[in-house]
Order: sequence, then structure tokens, then C-alpha cells
Amino acid sequence: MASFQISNSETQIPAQLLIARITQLHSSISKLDSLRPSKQVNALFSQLVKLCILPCDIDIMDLSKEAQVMRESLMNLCGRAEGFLELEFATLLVSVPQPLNNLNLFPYYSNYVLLANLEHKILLDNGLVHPHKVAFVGSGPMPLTSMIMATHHMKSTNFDNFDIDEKANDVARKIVASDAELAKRMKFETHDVMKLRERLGEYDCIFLAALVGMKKEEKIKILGHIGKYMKEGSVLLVRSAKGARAFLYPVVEEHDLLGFELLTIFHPNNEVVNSVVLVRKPTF
Ligand SMILES: C[S@@+](CC[C@H](N)C(=O)[O-])C[C@H]1O[C@@H](n2cnc3c(N)ncnc32)[C@H](O)[C@@H]1O
Repeated sequence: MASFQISNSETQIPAQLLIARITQLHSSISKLDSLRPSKQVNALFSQLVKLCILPCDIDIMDLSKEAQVMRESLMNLCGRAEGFLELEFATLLVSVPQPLNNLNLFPYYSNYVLLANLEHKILLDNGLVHPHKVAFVGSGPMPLTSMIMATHHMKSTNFDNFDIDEKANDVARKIVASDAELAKRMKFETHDVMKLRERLGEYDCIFLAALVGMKKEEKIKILGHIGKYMKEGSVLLVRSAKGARAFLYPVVEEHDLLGFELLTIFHPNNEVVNSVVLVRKPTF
């Protein structure tokens, strides 16, 4: 297939052209020996992210079967690479003094700052002003959202971070430990979200990371499980994706959120990748 460069113009990119280019990148990424950070891996993924945030009128529901299979594979490759990137960077970070002063060196730090600002504004606009307790499910080795929220927006809130991966929690705990006040408010526990039950009823707000529940049926099961146990009147912030960004992350649609009151769905058009879906558990 001819290789072509897509200009960064603001005009819409034809969907077929974008899908062809993403398919090329998927083929290159699939052939990599490792997804751990390297010059080659980083270059391919940054090209992919740049493509997926271009203005393009693409609906993944209209994809061909072949393109749907490629998308599933690409999302998993991206999720694994993101995990490796976070683990490698977090491990490096805890080897230097004052790790919290160096978060901005993380490649996607500015995206997370923009995403946290957006998510905080959406929470404020929907009446969540000073939450006492917040849970972040799928916090990872680099819990940037919790840390940015706790230090910039919710300065007296307690964050319980849950991740299925003990290694992720160990290194995340070390990053935060360098700030005694923050460490008091930031806990990290190793649990599969599906094994959390009454605990989920303790929170005013629960964040569900985009990478928790990669397949549609898995995501719906997780949403139903959280909905069953979260306390009435509390809110759930679900990260989703739209358009070409859906080649990077799973899509959560309104009809996936049975039993919830939909408060807002926000789709970014800047360098932020995730869409933000905010729902509330109704009070009966
Ligand atoms: C790498 S982090 C990336 C978070 C990213 N910023 C996002 O919004 O998705 C995603 C984390 O979700 C965790 N995870 C995946 N499935 C999970 C589950 N069922 N329960 C708890 N954590 C899970 C993974 O271990 C991983 O560390």
C-alpha cells in the first residue's frame, strides 16, 4: 500500500484515508518484538495518537468486519504499551529524590492535566463540589489523575486507588510516599474491581479508567457491578472515546449505562483523547 503523509490541517480527514493509515500503523505495531518503551515504540504510538485526534467524521459502528478486528487488536496493544510506559516511567521516577516534582516529564503529562481539569469542571458543574472520598478504579503505576486531582482540585479529598496489579500499586505508593500529607490521602489497594462490593458504597465519586473493561461485554458487566454497590446519589465518571479515538480506547454509550441517571457526555476536540461520561446512581 502506498504510504502517504496526512497534513495536520483543520479540515476533516476522509475516514477511509485515516483507517488505511491506522491499519498501516497497526501492522507495524503488531510486528514489534516488544511493546516496552523504546524509540521505535514511542514513535509509532505518538504517530497513532496524533492521527486519532485529527478531526474526522468516523463512527466505529460503521467499520468493516476487518477494521473492527484490527481495532480490537490495536486497543489491546495500546493498553499493554500504556501499562509498560507507566510502569517504566514510575520505576524511574521513584529512583530520584522528590518524584512528585518530576511528574511533568511523563510523555502524556499535559494530556492528563487537561483531562483532569476537564473532569473536575464536569464534576463541579454537576454539583460534586467537595467530595470527601473518591475511588479511582484502574489507577495504574502512574496514578496521574488521582495525584493531579488531589493536589490541584480536591485538596482535602481522600483517594482510594484500586488496581488489579500489585506491581502497579507498589510503585504508585512509592511515588506518593515522598509527600507525607498527600500519602495520608492517597491509598493504593490491589483488587479486581469485580471483587469489590460494599467498599464501593463508601465513595461520593468513582472514576473508572478507560482501560478497565476492554471488551464491550466486560465493560458493561463492570458498570453494572459498580452500579449495584455504589451508594445512591453518588456519581460515576467513566472514560470513553469517540470517533478515531475509539481505536485507542473502548467506547461507552448511553445504552451501556442501564440504571444510571446520565448527567453528561463530553467529547474533547483538542489533544485530550478520552471522552468523559458522568452518571449518577439515582436515589430511590
Ligand atoms: C495502565 S492504567 C492506565 C489508566 C489510564 N489513564 C486510563 O484512564 O485508563 C490502567 C490500569 O487498569 C488496571 N486494571 C485493568 N483491569 C482492572 C480490573 N478489572 N480491576 C482493577 N484494575 C484493573 C490495570 O492493571 C492497569 O494498571
